[in-house]
Amino acid sequence: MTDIAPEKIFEKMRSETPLVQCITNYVAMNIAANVLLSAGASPAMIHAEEEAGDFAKIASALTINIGTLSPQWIAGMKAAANGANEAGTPWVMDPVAHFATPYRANAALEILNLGPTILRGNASEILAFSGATSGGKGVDSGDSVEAAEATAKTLATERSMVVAVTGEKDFVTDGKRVARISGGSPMMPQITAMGCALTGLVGAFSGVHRDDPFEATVTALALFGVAGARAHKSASGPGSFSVQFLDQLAAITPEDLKKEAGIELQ
Ligand SMILES: Nc1ncnc2c1ncn2[C@@H]1O[C@H](COP(=O)(O)OP(=O)(O)O)[C@@H](O)[C@H]1O
Ligand SMILES: Cc1ncsc1CCOP(=O)(O)O
Ligand SMILES: [Mg+2]
Repeated sequence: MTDIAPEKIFEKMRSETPLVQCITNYVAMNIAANVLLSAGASPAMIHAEEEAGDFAKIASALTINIGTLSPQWIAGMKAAANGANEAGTPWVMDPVAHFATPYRANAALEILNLGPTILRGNASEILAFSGATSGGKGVDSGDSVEAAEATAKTLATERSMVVAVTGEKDFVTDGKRVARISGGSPMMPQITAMGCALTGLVGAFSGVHRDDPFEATVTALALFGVAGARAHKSASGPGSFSVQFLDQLAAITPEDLKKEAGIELQ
């Protein structure tokens, strides 16, 4: 791939309003749903084991975020992933703080072994999959994106999935192609669940651009970057940033994305 047309993928996402099943944590549910609605997708927070697999079969995409775990949640996540795999629904995994406890690490590995289409995490989360000690502090990253790039490439190649490492400048790979996405704001890590909401948005794009989850992921990250950079200009702190960010997500047009996206392909 020498080029990418994020504006076309964005236009398609807005016109199709994909139904995105989000299994996410208690902290993220509201912001993730609002991010999806502002961007033009249709979120549904469906996680009970009894229905998660059936819903994954009718959804455009599924996202699984392990932020607030308990045995019931894990059962729902596995049922959803199995349903998605059966129906060919793309799904995104967000391994929140999986390195922090053995319980969490084991659950993350079991879900990873079900074969997500895309893995999206912060640098410490991706790095920790190599077995290296990460500098992460709970859900917050303590490592640079660069430090996790090699692990991302290995994971992408060995598991045939797209891996996105987010931070100051995001990194995306499918093992062959590489993209770096700039934009955003240093205020973003000061607002809880921004990464979780981004995982939902990656789901939305992967649901409408099924032939190329790498391009879908790059487009989602680029849109987040543009909305973050725009919100930064008018925000006076994390509180007003959150509000501005949603407004910007809704205001950005495909043409704006084409002009302002900070995508470098390699
Ligand atoms: N220092 C930064 N400057 C600009 N954007 C950032 C910065 N840190 C994080 N982001 C952006 O915030 C979003 C969430 O990423 P991240 O903070 O890595 O995830 P998480 O919330 O899961 O830890 C991404 O869009 C990322 O590009
Ligand atoms: C604070 C917190 N605790 C458990 S999940 C969660 C939200 C994490 O959000 P993000 O990974 O987007 O920073
Ligand atoms: Mg996170």
